[in-house]
Amino acid sequence: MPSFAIPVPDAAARAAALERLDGLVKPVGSLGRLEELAAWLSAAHGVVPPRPLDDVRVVVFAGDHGVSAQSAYPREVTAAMVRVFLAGRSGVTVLAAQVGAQVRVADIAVDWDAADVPEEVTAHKIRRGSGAIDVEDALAPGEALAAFEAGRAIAASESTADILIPGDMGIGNTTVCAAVVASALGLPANEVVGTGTGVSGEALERKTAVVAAALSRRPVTDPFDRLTALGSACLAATAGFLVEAASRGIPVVLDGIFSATAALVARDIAPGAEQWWLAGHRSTEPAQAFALKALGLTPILDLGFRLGEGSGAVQAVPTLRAARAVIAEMGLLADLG
Ligand SMILES: Cc1cc2ncn([C@H]3O[C@H](COP(=O)(O)O)[C@@H](O)[C@H]3O)c2cc1C
Ligand SMILES: O=C(O)c1cccnc1
Repeated sequence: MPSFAIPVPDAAARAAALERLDGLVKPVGSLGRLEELAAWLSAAHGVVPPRPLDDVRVVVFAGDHGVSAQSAYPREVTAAMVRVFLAGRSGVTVLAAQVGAQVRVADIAVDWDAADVPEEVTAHKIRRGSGAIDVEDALAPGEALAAFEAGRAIAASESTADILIPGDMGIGNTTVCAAVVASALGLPANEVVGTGTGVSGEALERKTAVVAAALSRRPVTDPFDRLTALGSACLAATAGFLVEAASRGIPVVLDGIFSATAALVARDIAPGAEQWWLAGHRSTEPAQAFALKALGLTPILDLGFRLGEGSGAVQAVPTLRAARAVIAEMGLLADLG
């Protein structure tokens, strides 16, 4: 397994931020979580106040999953949505436009004929779709590492961003995430499986049975083997993206179940990387809650989002900018005289 040197956020900048926050014209601690976020950003940027968060970029990792039958929507939606992202009409692109964030789509494993899709979208393609994890491995030997490296290269090419956000598009991906989180944390299928795009009743029971079958199919030996057995190419690429961002000290805002699952695997590959990540929002998926708890991350927002794409993380950006404004612009009690 490759190893990574993960830098540590600046403790002196954090201490200076906390001291300044206590001296602002307000009762100590009265801006709650915003104060914590201001200190976190100061430590991440190594300076008080932290830099303005002008350059926010979302990368949507798109790919198909062999368990797409466990979704409430057909597999073809993945490819169709890539076109919607490019047209700027998806949930995440509309929300991103509101906060001035850029959105880029990376086709890692979409199962389609991508002939008329721009080269920058398909440049990191690993394969088409992935194995049905209840009966076979998701990936062939070597593909998890290749996809991980593709994700690292994508983060490297976005390294001037102030904040990076991983997004996802892939019908069936909540089934894969449930399996990966259950495997990583030793949880039973019925505790991690959620409704995804909206399955209920017998369909939810089938989805749970698929995850249980995937978990008992064969043991996994390490995080890359977990991606190979139970994951997908875009999950591996997202994990690589997160590790590379952390190794460059670029703050990341995680989104819903997909990015939290990738983060759990990325942390197991590169311990300490989680210090560079914030949880943008709480999704309704139980696997996301388990993954964030294991990572020690508390969601910034709780708006009942269950979309993915990076949408919840994008929606947290105004809150981060507010945290930065407070520490940069509020007056000091000491100046009141
Ligand atoms: C139109 C549409 C747009 C989406 N955008 C994100 N997802 C989200 O839903 C999917 C995961 O849920 P499941 O595991 O139940 O398929 C992923 O594609 C995820 O990105 C969407 C799903 C649909 C249908
Ligand atoms: O919360 C999420 O991230 C989510 C939930 C359902 C489907 N896709 C994503």
